[in-house]
Amino acid sequence: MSLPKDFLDKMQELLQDEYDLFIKSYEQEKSLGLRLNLLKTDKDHFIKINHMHLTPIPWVLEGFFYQQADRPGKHPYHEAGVYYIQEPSAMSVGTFVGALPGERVLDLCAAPGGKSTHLASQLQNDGLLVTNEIYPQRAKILSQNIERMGVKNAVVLNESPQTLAKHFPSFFDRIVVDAPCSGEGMFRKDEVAQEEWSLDNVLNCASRQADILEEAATMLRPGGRMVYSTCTFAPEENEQAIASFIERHPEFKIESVDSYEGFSEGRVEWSGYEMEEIKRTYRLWPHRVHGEGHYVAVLKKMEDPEVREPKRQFVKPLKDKKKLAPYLEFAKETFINVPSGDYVLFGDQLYIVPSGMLSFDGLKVVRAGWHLGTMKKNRFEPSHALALSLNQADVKHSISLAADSEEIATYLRGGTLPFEGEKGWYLICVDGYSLGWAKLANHMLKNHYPKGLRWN
Ligand SMILES: C[S@@+](CC[C@H](N)C(=O)[O-])C[C@H]1O[C@@H](n2cnc3c(N)ncnc32)[C@H](O)[C@@H]1O
Repeated sequence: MSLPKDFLDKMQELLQDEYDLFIKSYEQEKSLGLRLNLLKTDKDHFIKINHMHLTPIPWVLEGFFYQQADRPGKHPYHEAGVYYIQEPSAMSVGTFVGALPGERVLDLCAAPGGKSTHLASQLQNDGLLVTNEIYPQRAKILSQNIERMGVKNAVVLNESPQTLAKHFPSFFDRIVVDAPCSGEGMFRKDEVAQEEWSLDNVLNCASRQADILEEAATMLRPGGRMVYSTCTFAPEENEQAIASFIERHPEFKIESVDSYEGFSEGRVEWSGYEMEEIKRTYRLWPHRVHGEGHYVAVLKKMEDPEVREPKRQFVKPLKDKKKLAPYLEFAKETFINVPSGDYVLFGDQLYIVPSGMLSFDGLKVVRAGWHLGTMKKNRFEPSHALALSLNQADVKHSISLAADSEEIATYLRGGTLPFEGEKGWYLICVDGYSLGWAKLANHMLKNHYPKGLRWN
């Protein structure tokens, strides 16, 4: 690996005695991690059925290191959203956010969805997760990951932070700013990050981060928590970004949060200010933890009795229940208990909107909440997202196949399966984890696993 010379010179100057240890970390294999999706599985149960070589990641209750040979991305459990493959250091961000069921949470720079799916797991489908990505193609990938993990209470948006700030003033209890950065901490994983790196780019990133933090600050309610993170070592994007933000915003303070073995304090001497509190931020160094480089700061906005709740326009749910008739018929035939909530139609796509969501007017919406399916002329076709979000106990008809069975491979390849039973929609599961739909007619289960996801 040939790292940029300016980068190496800068790191040597910053790290001095520690530099040799730091550089040696580039000769080591990168650590691999996965995080269980607590919307779909219980940790104890997964450990019992697990086939991989997993060891716990100390800073994430449901996080594990795995070994290359485990190949968790090539397993039916991955398709069923039982876990999310995520760089181990990056999982610390979710731990520091610590979202609680019922809260309103924003992930401002969210694609491909590592932090968002962690937050969704914490929220347990109770509360509102607004997850946003500025680039349309990346927003699509984010939305697919939200779908795969079976999240019901997430709205996926494709907006700039500026537009969101106008829409959601003082609205969120927690905000994550996992900022676009110069990616120095990812050089071991990602060659593009090395190629795109320059001293100028570090400064450009720092200026963009300052802009994003300003917008995020206006969206946090007084008393709320904001977590800022990067995967870079550059002080301009870390200690300096946070210290100058705190200087501009006396209504914020840096929170003290529990540390973990190997995490290092933020460096006051790199911050450009005499701000001791910078020590409460964290650096994860690749030579001190099993993970890539990361920086995390937890900020709290002070309570302010003067701030009045602004007038808000909430989503207007569908009033004309006659329009729902085909769905309600499907629901009666399929579910044991028909789910309740506020319905909205986007064209012919039916959703249940998470409660407390503000109006969608003026926003680019990729996913308006829990995607139920498509309203066809006289019938309803359930979505793949709906299948992934259900449990076997939610539906009248389901079939669970073993992960290593020929039938599950046939299903994932798009094949039909012979079956005897009542006609209708069947939830296909792998070892009890929902995976997709099939429709039974003439003793055959017709495959409804999405074409774009099928295995070759
Ligand atoms: C570090 S990545 C996010 C990773 C993500 N949080 C995860 O855990 O999977 C930063 C994201 O910010 C997006 N981004 C780039 N420019 C932006 C801007 N000006 N405002 C907001 N987001 C931006 C990038 O497209 C990228 O998806």
